[in-house]
Amino acid sequence: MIEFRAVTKRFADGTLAVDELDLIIPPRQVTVFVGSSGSGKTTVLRMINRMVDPTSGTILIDGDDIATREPVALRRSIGYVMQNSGLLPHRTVVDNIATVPLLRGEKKRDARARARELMTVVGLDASLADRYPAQLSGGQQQRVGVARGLAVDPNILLMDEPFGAVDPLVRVELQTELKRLQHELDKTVVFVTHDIDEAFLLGDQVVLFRPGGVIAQAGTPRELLEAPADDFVAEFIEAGRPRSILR
Ligand SMILES: Nc1ncnc2c1ncn2[C@@H]1O[C@H](COP(=O)(O)OP(=O)(O)OP(=O)(O)O)[C@@H](O)[C@H]1O
Repeated sequence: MIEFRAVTKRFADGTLAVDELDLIIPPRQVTVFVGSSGSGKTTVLRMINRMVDPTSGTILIDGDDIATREPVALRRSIGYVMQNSGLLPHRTVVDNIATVPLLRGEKKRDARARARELMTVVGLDASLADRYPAQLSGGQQQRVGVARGLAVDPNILLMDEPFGAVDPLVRVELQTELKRLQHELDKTVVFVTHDIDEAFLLGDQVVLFRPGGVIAQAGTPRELLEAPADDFVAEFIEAGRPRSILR
């Protein structure tokens, strides 16, 4: 379980990105952060692996205050998947997937063997192992990014708009694949998106942020749909409905 207790983040220039956040992220479920641009989703996500440290408040993972954990070691124990995959252009697919295990000192042969296994897990053909990122489609690159996030066998997988840059059909394919993966791998997934439909599709828990890093509502998709906490929530959901319904 990940727990935020009264967590605030104010950046050096005075921007208040997250304001007194209290939140529980249950284990082995998908929690989706959704909200408009600048509402603090990425900042909250990055505080979980100490890429960003809070100004005040406490974050606990399984009851332990992460402020006491060494940031680099913590970061390497948590999977992280970002938009545009963040792959290293001069490394092959297997070596990209094996990046963190190699940094942690695993033997090259073992790390590569595991990377090849992970390619199968995320639905990548083994023949792509020795290609470079530029030789892959956008959807394939994102799958490599997911495999890399899983390479240290983390309990927690953070995903920051991982499917934001691919076309809509590939996006649906990747979303379906993530649901299958989650079912198989049983990780705690924290997923950031702008897209309320994606949030409802993937989230066991959906956390809707309003501007200023404050939670508008957290609950199951059904709770948000059936009992929106206020007009902001209702309007955010309404605005995100597929345009096709209106036509
Ligand atoms: N390093 C930084 N220094 C100053 N302000 C920052 C920094 N990083 C983020 N911010 C600000 O903090 C606020 C929250 O940003 P954040 O990236 O967490 O929002 P977001 O909801 O993830 O947005 P998006 O959906 O556009 O990625 C914004 O106002 C942003 O400009």
